[in-house]
Amino acid sequence: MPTMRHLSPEDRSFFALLTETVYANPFGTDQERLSRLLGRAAPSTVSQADLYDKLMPALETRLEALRQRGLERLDQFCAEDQTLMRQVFLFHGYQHHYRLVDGLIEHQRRGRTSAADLSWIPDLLNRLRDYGFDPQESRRWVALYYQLRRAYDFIERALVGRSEPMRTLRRSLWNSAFTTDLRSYTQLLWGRMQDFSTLLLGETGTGKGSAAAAIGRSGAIPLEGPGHRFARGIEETFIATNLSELSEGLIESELFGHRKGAFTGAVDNHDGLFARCDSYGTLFLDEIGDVSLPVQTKLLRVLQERTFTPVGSHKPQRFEGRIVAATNRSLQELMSGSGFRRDFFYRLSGNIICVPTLRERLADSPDELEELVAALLGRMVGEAADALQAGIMEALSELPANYPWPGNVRELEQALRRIILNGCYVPDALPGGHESAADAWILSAEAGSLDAAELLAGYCRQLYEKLGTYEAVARVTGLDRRTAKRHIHG
Ligand SMILES: Nc1ncnc2c1ncn2[C@@H]1O[C@H](COP(=O)(O)OP(=O)(O)OP(=O)(O)O)[C@@H](O)[C@H]1O
Repeated sequence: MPTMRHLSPEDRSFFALLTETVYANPFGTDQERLSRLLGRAAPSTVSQADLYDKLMPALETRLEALRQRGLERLDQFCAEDQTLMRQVFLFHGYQHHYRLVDGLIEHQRRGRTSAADLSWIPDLLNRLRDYGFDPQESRRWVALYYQLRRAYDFIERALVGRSEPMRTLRRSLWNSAFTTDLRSYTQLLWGRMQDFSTLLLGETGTGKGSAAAAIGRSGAIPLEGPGHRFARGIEETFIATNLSELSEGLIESELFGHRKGAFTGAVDNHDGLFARCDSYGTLFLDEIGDVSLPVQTKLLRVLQERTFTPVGSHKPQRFEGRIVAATNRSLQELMSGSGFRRDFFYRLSGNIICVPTLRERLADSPDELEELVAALLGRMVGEAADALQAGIMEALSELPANYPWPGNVRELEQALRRIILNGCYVPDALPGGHESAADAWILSAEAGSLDAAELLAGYCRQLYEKLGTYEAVARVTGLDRRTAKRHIHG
């Protein structure tokens, strides 16, 4: 009967609200829709997706009622309801299988050598087929489920902190993988995000590397072959390099590769990072603010034309991957054009994400310190973390109120190590910011209480504050960039 093929207005509005909610950015601030679906105020969590399981009983009830009416496949719905029901069935399949997808991600993350359990993939494909999805299309949805779970893993779990600045960061990272609308992303942009570069800005130690990894590990990876395997594992999708650690002579060869005989020591052909990063990969260029103008020109060419030429070759090669770059130089510095090409900046800055400082995070949510300490300790000492936590928090409470954490999360990691070893943490930089740290260093130097290493480290830090790049510090001191950086960050 034709009327059977329509959703009731009530079902239609429930499903519309459901899909608008679950296809939006899960780190969004719109709790209102979720509360309406839950029938009560939605509790606050790191991500709204934490609550999607709670929507399942109401969804199951409605789908069961439709089944009773003989409606359980897409082609049994009228055309105007099919788009909506497609999204509903996809969400239903996803909620039933995401834990199995998580199992695969955990397996890959731990680098286990045993074969991963992939038996859920044919099950899921069968379920989608039963809903009436075409087999080719179903493979794409399974790949999208894998992608969504990787994104949750790296955006939600790997980045600790519930403060508003961290929520904003997560929202931006999610958008850089999926845009603001997951539905149009899946239709139009899935597998086509390679030309969307991202520039991460933030002080040293804020976690730009983790943010870059979250973007890099959240890209589209198709399902391939009759054995239903994903084309790449997690480890293969993200290639990171710190440009300030590559000497000027090596940087081009590292990035673009070289041909045999291109220079003394080039005894073989060598693939650079751009060649190794394929269309499923992301190349992370850390400390982009430190590269020389000639290298910037070459990188600009890769961004514009998506080609690069290995040293000693005349044959351009195509770059298939995506670029994420990061710098701890400020936006003003980059835009002022001193040492940084404007056209390069504009080509990189299509998507700028600012990674918040630890002091911004703690100003918004002081409890974030405890959460971070627990996570960092867990990484450092495993199960012993619980026993150490209280003592560490007590030692940290000795710090002045509003201590500014100039070295951000990296400094906090260092503080934890020092507290474990010495029972207390005395910051190298005094509270009050860089000026008082500089004052303290000058006073100590005048008092003759610094050894040679402290003298050099302090001098490098002063220069870095003034000049802004490791390269400039290296030029003035006659050290190489890597050594200068080591002195600056200790
Ligand atoms: N939100 C966070 N949750 C957990 N760990 C974090 C977080 N932010 C930073 N970290 C940790 O802090 C350390 C420093 O982070 P990272 O190296 O990514 O900083 P960065 O901003 O890239 O610094 P730099 O500009 O000096 O390279 C790392 O060990 C990282 O895992």
